[in-house]
Formats: sequence, C-alpha cells, structure tokens
Amino acid sequence: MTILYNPFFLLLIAFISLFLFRVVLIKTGLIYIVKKKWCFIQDCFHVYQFFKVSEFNESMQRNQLYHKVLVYLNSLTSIEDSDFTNLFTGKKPNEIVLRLDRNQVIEDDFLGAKIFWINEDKTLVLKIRKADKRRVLRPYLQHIHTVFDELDEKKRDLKLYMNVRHHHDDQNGRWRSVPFTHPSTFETIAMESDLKNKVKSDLDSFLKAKQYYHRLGRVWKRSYLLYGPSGTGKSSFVAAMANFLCYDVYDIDLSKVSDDSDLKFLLLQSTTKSVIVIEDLDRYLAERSTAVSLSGILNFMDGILSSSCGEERVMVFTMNGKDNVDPAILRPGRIDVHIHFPLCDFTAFKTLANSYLGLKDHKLFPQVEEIFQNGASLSPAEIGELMIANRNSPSRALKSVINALQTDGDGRGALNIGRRLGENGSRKSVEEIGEPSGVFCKEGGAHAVREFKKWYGLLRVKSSRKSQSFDLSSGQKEG
Ligand SMILES: Nc1ncnc2c1ncn2[C@@H]1O[C@H](COP(=O)(O)OP(=O)(O)OP(=O)(O)O)[C@@H](O)[C@H]1O
Ligand SMILES: [Mg+2]
Repeated sequence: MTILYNPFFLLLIAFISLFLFRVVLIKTGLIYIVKKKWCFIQDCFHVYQFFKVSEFNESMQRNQLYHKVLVYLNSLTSIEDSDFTNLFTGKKPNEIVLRLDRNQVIEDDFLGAKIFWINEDKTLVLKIRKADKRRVLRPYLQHIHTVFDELDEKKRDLKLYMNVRHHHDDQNGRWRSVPFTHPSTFETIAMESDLKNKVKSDLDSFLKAKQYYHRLGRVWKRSYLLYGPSGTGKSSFVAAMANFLCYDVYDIDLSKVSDDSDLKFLLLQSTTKSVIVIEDLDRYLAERSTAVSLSGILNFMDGILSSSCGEERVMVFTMNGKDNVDPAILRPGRIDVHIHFPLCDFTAFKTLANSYLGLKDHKLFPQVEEIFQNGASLSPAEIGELMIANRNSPSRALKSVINALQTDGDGRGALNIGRRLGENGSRKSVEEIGEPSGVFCKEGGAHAVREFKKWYGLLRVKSSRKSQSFDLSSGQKEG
C-alpha cells in the first residue's frame, strides 16, 4: 500500500492519465469542444465590436469592399478550419479551391490581435475586441486592400455576367455570373494587323487615362461599335477585348430588360473593370423587341449613373449594319470608336488558313486569291467551319473553300463593297478605325476594286473637309 504514497508513482500516474486524456480528446474530436468552450469563457471577459460589410449598399449598388474581403478570406489558410467549406475545381488541372460557406466563422491574426469574420447571408461581419480596435482596425482594412490587389494582379478570374428577367423580389441582384473562359485573343482573330494594333493601343491609352478623364469631369469610360455581317468575328472580338483588358463581361440581353429604369439599374449593379456589351443593338431597335426606349438606351450609353458608382468601364455595341440606326446613338461621345468587320478577304483567309490548318502557303492559294479578286467572299466563320471540318487534309479544306466561294460566296464581297460605298458617301467620320481594312485596301486588286478605291479616296477627301471627327487619333491624345 505504501507504494500509493510514493510521489514518483503518483507523478507517473498523473502523467499517464494526462496523456490518455489528451489522446481521447484528439482521437474523438472532443478537443474541439474543449477549445470552443474555452473560447466561450474567454469571450465572457472581453467586449467585442462588430462591423458589417454588406454585398449591396442602400441604393442596391454593389459594395466593392464586400468582394475584396471575400477574396481575402478565401485566400486565408484558416479557411480549412471552418466547419463547412465549399470545394470547387480551380483553373489549373487537378486544382481544388476552398470557398467559405454561409454562417461560417473564420479566424484571422493581425498584429497580435485575433479577428473573426462571420459569413452571414449577403453580409460579412467582422468581430474584433474593443481593446484591439483602435490599434488594429485601420491597418487591418488597409492590409485587406493590399492583399486583394496582389491577388487580383496575380490571377484575376474573369466573369461573364448575364442579366435575368426582372422579379419583384430580386434579392440576388439582376446579374448571374459564370467564369469567363472564352479563349479568344487578338492573336486568334483574323483582322488587318494595323487595325488590330490601333485597337490595342486605344484600349491601352484608355487604361492609363484616369486622371485625364477626371480633369475633364467626364466619366472614365469608352464605347466601341463593332459592326459587320454575321460571322465576321464581332462577338469573338468582344471576348478578345475583355481578355486583353482583364475585365469582366456584362452581357445585356435587352429582351429581358423590363423598362428604362431597369436598364439603369443593371448598369448600377455592374462593377468597375468591366466590358458591358449589348449585342445586335440594331436588331432590337428595328424590331422594337425590347421594352427599353431609345432615350433609355441613349441615357445608358451616356452612363450618367455610372459616374456615381465608379467607372472604368468599356461599353461595346454590336450591329450587323448601322445604316438604319438613329444617328443620335452613333454620335461621338456615345460611340467613341467604330470598328468595321468585313467579310473575308484574301489576307484574312491566309490568317485563317495558318491558324486553322497550319498552312503558310499552298499551291491552291493563287486560285483562292483570284476568286477573292473577282468579288466572291464568305464570312470568316463560314470559312473557318470548312477548314475545321477538313482539318486532316489541307488540300481538301482549300478545295471546299474554293467550291463554297464559287457557289455561295459569289458576289458577296462585291455586295459588301457596294454597301460600304453607300455608307462612306454619306458618312462624316472618315477616320473610323475599321475603314482601312477589307477588300479595297489591298494592293494589286481587280480593276473594279481599283476603280472603287479611286472613288472612295475622293469621297474621303471630300467628306473629311466637312468632318468634325470622332476618330481614334483624338482618343489617343486623350490617353
Ligand atoms: N475574324 C475572325 N477571325 C477568326 N475567327 C473568326 C473571325 N470571324 C469569325 N470567326 C469565327 O467564327 C465564329 C463566329 O464568330 P462570331 O460569333 O464572333 O461572329 P459575329 O460577328 O459575332 O456573328 P453574329 O453577328 O452572327 O453574332 C467563331 O467561332 C469565330 O472563331
Ligand atoms: Mg455575335
């Protein structure tokens, strides 16, 4: 019995019991319960202050801070410790990313202070000890901004937003988003390289022009009109612009917009660094298949409201033709840059043959060139499809293109020239950046084409005297 009073024996017993207790705690997960209880007891001795970061402000505009904090929290390693975490596939193959779930608490350490975030429905709640608040809060918020900017710089997951039909209880806002992964870039688009470079430098100078626009008291936005026949690459070009700028895309479906104020509301709920697109605007206006009025569209284009919710937006409108469109829509300031998308010419064809078939040259090329010079043409989409279908045999691909040009494409290029002659004769803006491209600016064309160039040149000189310009060069000065 005396052994029971031996202090070494008692110490050994205590040590073993503690060890077993710890094993039980860890193995059974009881340790988490103990930790939670301990935190609860600690909480009783501290006074906390709460700060709410809501997704929308009182006028239903998106709160940028909400997005920044969410990105920041999802980047913390402590996200693994929250009870519920969402798992998603990442951008890279086999990558899995963690995303905070609703009503979860995530813990963060900053300058020795513990900070808690609670992910409530559409609101993130920051919980901080009052004793730490004065010392830590401001630098902590600054820290979130900095980390967000770094993450944003490194890897911006672009998003494509689409508007949904208006419901009276639209609690989630009017936009639904999916990851924007369109592979189109300026390199993959067949377009005259000079024109492509002009667009790139225009976008570049826009990005750098914040101070300039502010000094003028103007909203920092730029509007582009992409017009041309179907299948000439307008939508692909919008995607290339977004990829170039690293901007999200907001694709407005006008048939789902209930009235003018709804359109304003959509603009208000868009974020900065975004490309806002309305496709086929001419069709909506001609068919009156939208509940939005012309003045609603004009106000939207002027972006009066966007000035109050940040700017840095690029607006893009696409049309098949602009002949029947109200000139008020096209006036400088509303549309800063017009880009024409012509049907395929021989140069564009060669670019497509190179990217779709890997052909730099081929014995059938002279024949194709001749057909183009005779005025036949197809859209790049039509030619691209033929090339994809016959990609295993370049000769067969070229033969099918020749065949299609001779049957379907007869006169379409010539038609295009005729249509554009009409346009140019009546239009003022002579330095539209799409103009130099297309069939009529190539060397050594057919006689008809040369004739056309002569007349076109005359028209340009005449009209340039009258023109007051909304050209790219003025845009570049702005930058
Ligand atoms: N200039 C081009 N360069 C490379 N590919 C092109 C070009 N134009 C069209 N394509 C290809 O054709 C397909 C259709 O193009 P896209 O949808 O961009 O044409 P679009 O002008 O928007 O037509 P629509 O007016 O009918 O909407 C795409 O897959 C695209 O890759
Ligand atoms: Mg399109």
